[in-house]
Amino acid sequence: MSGADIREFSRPMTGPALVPLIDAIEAGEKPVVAAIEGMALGGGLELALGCHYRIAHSKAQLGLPEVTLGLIPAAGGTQRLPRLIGFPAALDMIITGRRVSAGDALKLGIVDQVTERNAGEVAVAFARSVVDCPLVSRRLSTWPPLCPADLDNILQMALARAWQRGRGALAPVACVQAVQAARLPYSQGMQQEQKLMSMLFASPQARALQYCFFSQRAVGKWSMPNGACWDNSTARPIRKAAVIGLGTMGRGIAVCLVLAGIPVIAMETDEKQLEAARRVVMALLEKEVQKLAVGLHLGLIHFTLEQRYLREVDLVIEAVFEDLALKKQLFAELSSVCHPDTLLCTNTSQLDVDQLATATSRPDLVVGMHFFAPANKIKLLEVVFTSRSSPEAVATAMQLGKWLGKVSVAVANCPGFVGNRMLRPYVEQAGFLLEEGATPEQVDSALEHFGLAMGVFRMSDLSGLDVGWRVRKAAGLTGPGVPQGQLLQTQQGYRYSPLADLICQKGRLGQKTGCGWYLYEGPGGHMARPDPWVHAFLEEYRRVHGLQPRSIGQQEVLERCLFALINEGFRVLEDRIVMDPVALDVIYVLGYGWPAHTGGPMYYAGEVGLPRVLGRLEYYQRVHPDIPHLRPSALLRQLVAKGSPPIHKWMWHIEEGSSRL
Ligand SMILES: CCCCCC/C=C/CC(=O)SCCNC(=O)CCNC(=O)[C@H](O)C(C)(C)COP(=O)(O)OP(=O)(O)OC[C@H]1O[C@@H](n2cnc3c(N)ncnc32)[C@H](O)[C@@H]1OP(=O)(O)O
Repeated sequence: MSGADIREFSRPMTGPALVPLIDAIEAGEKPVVAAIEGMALGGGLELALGCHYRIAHSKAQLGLPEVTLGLIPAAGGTQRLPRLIGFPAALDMIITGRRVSAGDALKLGIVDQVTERNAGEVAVAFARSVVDCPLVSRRLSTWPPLCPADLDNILQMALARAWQRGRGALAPVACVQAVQAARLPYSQGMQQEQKLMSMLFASPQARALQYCFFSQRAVGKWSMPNGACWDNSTARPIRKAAVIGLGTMGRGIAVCLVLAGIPVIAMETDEKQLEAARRVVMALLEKEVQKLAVGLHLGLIHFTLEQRYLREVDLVIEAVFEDLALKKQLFAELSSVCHPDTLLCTNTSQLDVDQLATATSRPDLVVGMHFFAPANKIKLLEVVFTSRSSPEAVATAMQLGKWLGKVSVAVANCPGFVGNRMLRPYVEQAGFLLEEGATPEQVDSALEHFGLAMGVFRMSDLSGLDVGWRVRKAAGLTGPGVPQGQLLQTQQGYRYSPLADLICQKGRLGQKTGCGWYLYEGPGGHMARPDPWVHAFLEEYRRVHGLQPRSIGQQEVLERCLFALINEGFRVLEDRIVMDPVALDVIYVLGYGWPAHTGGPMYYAGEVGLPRVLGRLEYYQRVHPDIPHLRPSALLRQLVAKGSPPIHKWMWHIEEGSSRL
């Protein structure tokens, strides 16, 4: 049972109340044995906890995921679980919402028996065997709480961790407060649990998180502007795949494929890189085997320098150096080496997938599969289709992403696809704010206080400032042939900030060089500290360019950065790069650290109010007429003019025929 029907949360609850039902089962004189066959989640597990015994199938999974929906377990889970397995283990399960396997549940003491047989049949036999046993000791709510001597410290640490990791989310904190009440007698603890649940149940954060839940499933029902979609396109079986280019991304992708049980040809052109990759990939797989406690056939992966092995694969994922000429050459080679039906996929994060398709004799079988670093951890996958990609190729890439445990989002080919396209105005505004008087830490602090996992400058230092520098050079925005350091640089007619280029020219590439926008303990360091050199550099830049620095508040940072990003999201919708705004929210929550408890950038825009987003963009555009990204999009204007319809109706208002594909 996967718990309550989340769709019911937005309408009056029907049916018997769960709490008195569970309490009645527990208080009954007849032994009740829970048989857990598949999932016991949320209310499902809470019901099982009210039973006197629990039998689980070996493949069952158990958990209290309410926190992921902005709630807390509200049918006694926060009171019974700590009594059964202790405060530390209960806090971990309830604050994270993670599922545990039947085996782990047995070790924790959540279940009494695990079986390979039908759990229902085993439970009936078990019930017969205990029919004369007294039930007094089986009623968890009557158990005294297992309070360790350092419980205060445990709870304080859990609360601190919930605040820090939650990044403004209320539910994790409420989870700790509810579990804390398990020190009280059951009835008093239940009052606290109900009070906290009532506070959360109708909260905007709970609505936003439940929107995220359904959005991440809705994107699986993908569609393309030409009418192809998830239920009229057939995916091909992938019996064997290849990953070409075993740098950081290629290694992560290879690990994903092996963990999904797909045989992999892992290919490099350089012997040393191949050996280094072999060591890293095998170590990652060994670690996953231990963590997942699953049998894994490490022989699924074959490392090679030879292209001849590519002939037998159904799909290739290229992850070589981010250079268009190099990728085009490789795709041309693959076109002749691989079987005519082999799908050719690229992991590029920015480059034009259409040009790669043109380099082959099979453009219909070329799609982008844009993984996010670390590829074996981040759940997001952008599947990029061109106007020539066949529905079958898109369906296959989307299905493969699901097999890899990813949330696949189908997006049309355009510069930066969706995530990086929306990121550009966001990063651009941050650079302008530095010119106007802010410091990197002031901008990052505002963004992280909003709930982003990492501010824009800490993120740039992490990924390496040379990544963006290479993209700007390729776009002709900077480089040897472009005049540097002019007053308020303009490039291609618009305001352009050369600050990032100047930082890179000083060899400050971020964590990898020990300094970038911040100072680190050394090359490869992670502890970002404000850097006096950067402050002096900014002051000198403003002086040379006659820029009068001003104090810039958090609100302006958020509006300039986030509303510019949201505005680009509306342009993405206008261009029909995606067919549903929820796709943008899924991409930003899963791939860019946008706080899920605000729903995602487009959902957040609706919560802030589209008229306010429009008004603020119009204001900033008046102040900065030389920044086109601040010019409100036509769709945003249209939606405001139509009275700000709800997000699921936005696409109704896009003029027909505006599709780019
Ligand atoms: C004031 C007091 C009020 C108290 C009442 C509140 C009580 C709360 C306690 C709870 O029980 S809260 C709910 C707890 N349960 C969950 O959070 C489980 C959510 N579901 C999942 O984690 C997964 O679906 C799964 C169960 C692990 C299965 O995953 P799988 O990948 O196999 O399938 P999905 O694609 O995720 O789902 C398939 C399909 O089913 C829909 N769905 C799944 N779970 C729910 C649910 N709990 N409520 C409504 N719908 C659910 C999902 O949306 C998919 O639908 P689609 O139309 O096919 O896309």
